Amino acid sequence: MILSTLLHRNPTSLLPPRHLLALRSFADISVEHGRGAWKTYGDITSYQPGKFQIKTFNKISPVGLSRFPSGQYEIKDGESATNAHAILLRSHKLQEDEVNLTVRAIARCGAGTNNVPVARMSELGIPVFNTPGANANAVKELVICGMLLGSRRIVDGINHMYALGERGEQKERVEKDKAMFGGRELKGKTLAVVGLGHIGAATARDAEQLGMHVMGYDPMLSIENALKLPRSIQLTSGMLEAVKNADYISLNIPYIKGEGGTHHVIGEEIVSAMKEGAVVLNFARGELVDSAALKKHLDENGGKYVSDFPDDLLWNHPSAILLPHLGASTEEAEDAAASMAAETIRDFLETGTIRNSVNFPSTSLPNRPENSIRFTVVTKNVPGMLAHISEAFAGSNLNILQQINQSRGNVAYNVVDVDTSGHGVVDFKDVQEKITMLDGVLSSRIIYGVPGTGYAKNLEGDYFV
Ligand SMILES: NC(=O)C1=CN([C@@H]2O[C@H](COP(=O)(O)OP(=O)(O)OC[C@H]3O[C@@H](n4cnc5c(N)ncnc54)[C@H](O)[C@@H]3O)[C@@H](O)[C@H]2O)C=CC1
Ligand SMILES: O=C(O)C(=O)COP(=O)(O)O
Repeated sequence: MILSTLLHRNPTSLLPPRHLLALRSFADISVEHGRGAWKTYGDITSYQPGKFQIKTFNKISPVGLSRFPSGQYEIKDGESATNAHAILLRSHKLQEDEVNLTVRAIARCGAGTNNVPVARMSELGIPVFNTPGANANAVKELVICGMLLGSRRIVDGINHMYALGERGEQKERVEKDKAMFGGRELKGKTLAVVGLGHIGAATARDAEQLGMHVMGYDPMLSIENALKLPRSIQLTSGMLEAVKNADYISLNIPYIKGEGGTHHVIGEEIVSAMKEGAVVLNFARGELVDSAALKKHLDENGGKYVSDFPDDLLWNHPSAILLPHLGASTEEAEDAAASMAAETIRDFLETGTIRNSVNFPSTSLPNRPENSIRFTVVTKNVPGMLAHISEAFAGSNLNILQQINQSRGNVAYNVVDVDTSGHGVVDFKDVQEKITMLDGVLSSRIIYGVPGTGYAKNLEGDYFV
């Protein structure tokens, strides 16, 4: 019956004949929880029993991917991974139709998750992870570089040397022409850091070492990051106060759409308060800056805009220095971000642990006791869910050994270890279906050591395993 429901959703008429064959032979296998293979209904032809399939987008560091043991994981790129259990990506703008029904988790190898439809993933019960701090040093170094690029006319000087070289005049003119490219020093100047997270705090620290006076603004400053700030930093309670006397302004905040978000936070009000000649460093996201307002400021008051994001208005402005999105493109950052993402996904798939999620609550239980099976259940964050889940176990005469329930926003996450003594697999299969089909439950998993198996979803009243 389950198979026919799924065939209904995945019409076989869409599959070429050889796929039909594979489907038929697979359907002949008698499958039950805890015994051998588990049914899966992505593209049956790309399903490898006994393995988790990881779908990747973008260039993901092989060092990170090597954290997935090949005996339990297969890695496939976007197009070919039609049966994915998890997605690993960088800046790829993820569309909902790229998230197969089989997907249990998504990890962004990096910081910003504005390229992932996070709110929709929460509705679907899918945790989205990122890798806090893994690429922060790379970005911080480029911000420091950006301050120098905005101070010393390095780019103009390089272009000039090319032009001289082409005319064979470089030796004759190199000393005379240097007067055209004078600059200023960072020492003694004021840097305003907007957003004192992993990148902002590190930038503030290094700027102090360079002899700069540092102002900082972050209304949600964490204790962890506060401890990393330089002693001399002057914190402000508003962005305007931080930027108005600054010679350099570094944006290190996430891009968040919608009301209360950060779209165009650097708009008319902030820009018109900026000092003449101020250098704006945007290694965060292009959408944070209102380019029209900034262009007006650059035209009238000088200064520079240095960024690693494209800009339709400023891309050829004489005061803009725009680079490809290179902030995190170092070997070290790519390795660290992909490794952290891989470990986070493994932990989630193999034990149900949640850390570094941007939409799910941090959750971990001690190791599963002997003779137990682990259930994880994702529900809407509404009253009574925990009681209904516990009742379902009690109703099947299953004893809970340990459990945890955490919530965040609209989602609640439960991890429950259940005693297996004296029970057969059918008990677990039945209770999973009962729990998954409770009103308010989004998905469930049974984690018992067989990769790729044990997942079920409540698709608005349809049971999907
Ligand atoms: N250019 C590149 O290649 C990269 C860009 N990024 C961008 O940089 C951003 C920051 O990265 P991390 O420092 O690693 O993140 P993080 O999460 O450690 O820090 C962000 C900080 O911004 C603060 N914040 C949020 N909204 C704010 C607001 N309106 N005003 C002031 N502070 C605010 C938060 O409280 C937090 O402390 C990312 O969200 C991403 O957009 C990150 C990595 C690479
Ligand atoms: O981590 C981030 O937020 C970044 O912007 C880095 O992007 P990337 O992984 O280099 O495409």
